[in-house]
Amino acid sequence: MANSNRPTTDIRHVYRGTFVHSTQQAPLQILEDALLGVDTEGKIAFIGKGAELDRLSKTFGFSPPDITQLEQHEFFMPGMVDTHIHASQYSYAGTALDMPLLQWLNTYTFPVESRFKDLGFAHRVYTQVVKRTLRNGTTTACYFATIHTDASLLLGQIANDFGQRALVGKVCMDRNNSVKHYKETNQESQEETCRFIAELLGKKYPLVKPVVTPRFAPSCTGVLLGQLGEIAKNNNLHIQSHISENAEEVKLVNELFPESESYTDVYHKYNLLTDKTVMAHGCYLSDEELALFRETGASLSHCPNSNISLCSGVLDVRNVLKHKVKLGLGTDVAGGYSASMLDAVRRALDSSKVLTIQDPEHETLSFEEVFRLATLGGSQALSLDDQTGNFEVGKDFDALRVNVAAPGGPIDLIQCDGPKILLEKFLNLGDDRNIVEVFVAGRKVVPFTDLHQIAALRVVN
Ligand SMILES: Nc1nc2[nH]cnc2c(=O)[nH]1
Ligand SMILES: [Zn+2]
Repeated sequence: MANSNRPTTDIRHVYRGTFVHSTQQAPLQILEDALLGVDTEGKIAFIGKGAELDRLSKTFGFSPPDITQLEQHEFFMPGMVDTHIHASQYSYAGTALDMPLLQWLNTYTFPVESRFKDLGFAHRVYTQVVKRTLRNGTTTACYFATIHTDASLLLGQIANDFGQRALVGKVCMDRNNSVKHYKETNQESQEETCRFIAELLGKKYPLVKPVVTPRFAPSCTGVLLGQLGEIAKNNNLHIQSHISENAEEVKLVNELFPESESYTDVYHKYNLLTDKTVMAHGCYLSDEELALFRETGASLSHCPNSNISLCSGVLDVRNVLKHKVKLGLGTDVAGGYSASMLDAVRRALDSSKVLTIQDPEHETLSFEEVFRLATLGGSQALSLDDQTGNFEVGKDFDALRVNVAAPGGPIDLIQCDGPKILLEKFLNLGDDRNIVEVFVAGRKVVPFTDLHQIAALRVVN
């Protein structure tokens, strides 16, 4: 288990205790009394057994008193990856869930998103959503902002200030017949996307990157989709959008793009399906469409709270996994009412059980499998698994220190349970009171420090 290569950088921290994570081979691997070292760049330098302390301390040059020992009922797990969240919809999360998708967009979403022209409003909402998600264990978030370039750049700045790993998308839409003031011309969308990318990359934030973001096919002309495919290709960028979320939407796409064989084919035609693409939902994808996802390396974000809240559909995750399509979980705030990835875990399990109720032959997802989706699966879906997702040597230390018995927390421990039961309890019953520390790239980002608060108060520009 220990890595015996000679270290290239100095060790900054060593932790000892229980570590739980997923690997390609196993949805849950439990390492009890393990030692994990983080180097000065925030990367995992070694992970070994407590019994190997002498050898590891000599090899990596740390002394035993420097070790941080976890308490009883504590463990480290990888930080969670929210593969799909609308930062701009956070202000009305928990409300407005009384309509299906297309009416919901026109009635609630577009009027709220159009307010992000106001940078003061954007600053308030974006600060709150970054803080809330970090506190709840989202170390990586793939964000939709709005069509406004400067507010989208501000979201990137705030994620950077608080130390969250993030993909940030300025939304593109040159078609909107319902809320006419909330759209761009084709030229604006293209030019502002290029400005957004250039300015965000120019900031050289170590953990924040731009993602090309056509809202979804009904909001974009074919011309714009083609231009965005080109921009992503020329700059080797991530791409995100929505696909096959709701039956009415699928029908609309067939009408708007009659030359395409399927919804997936629309995006494929415009070079928007790559191994750096993540598409939210996919409830109504055919097996042929899933095969195209697999072929292109594009991934899906499963957003079960949103799918239920907007009565959109139920994704058959087992079928997606059978097709070997990369898959992560998303909160899809505010179609999903909770910004917590723990909620996404629970709703994913519930949705899988609903499928089993409907068809007893359906193989229900286990909590271990859903744990993997929330961590390693998400990092793979975002093609960030070389950097985050589990505790492999060489990856960044993105981690949650969980205390299942946190004082004043939501969990009562009655008997002496092992780490697997503790993880299951945390996933089903836990909340931010159990997440006592959050690390991103080795840096402690929760609890917030004064530095974070000062950054948050920074005047825009
Ligand atoms: N859930 C959801 N689906 C969408 N499809 C297009 N835009 C949206 C959005 O904002 N939320
Ligand atoms: Zn969405």
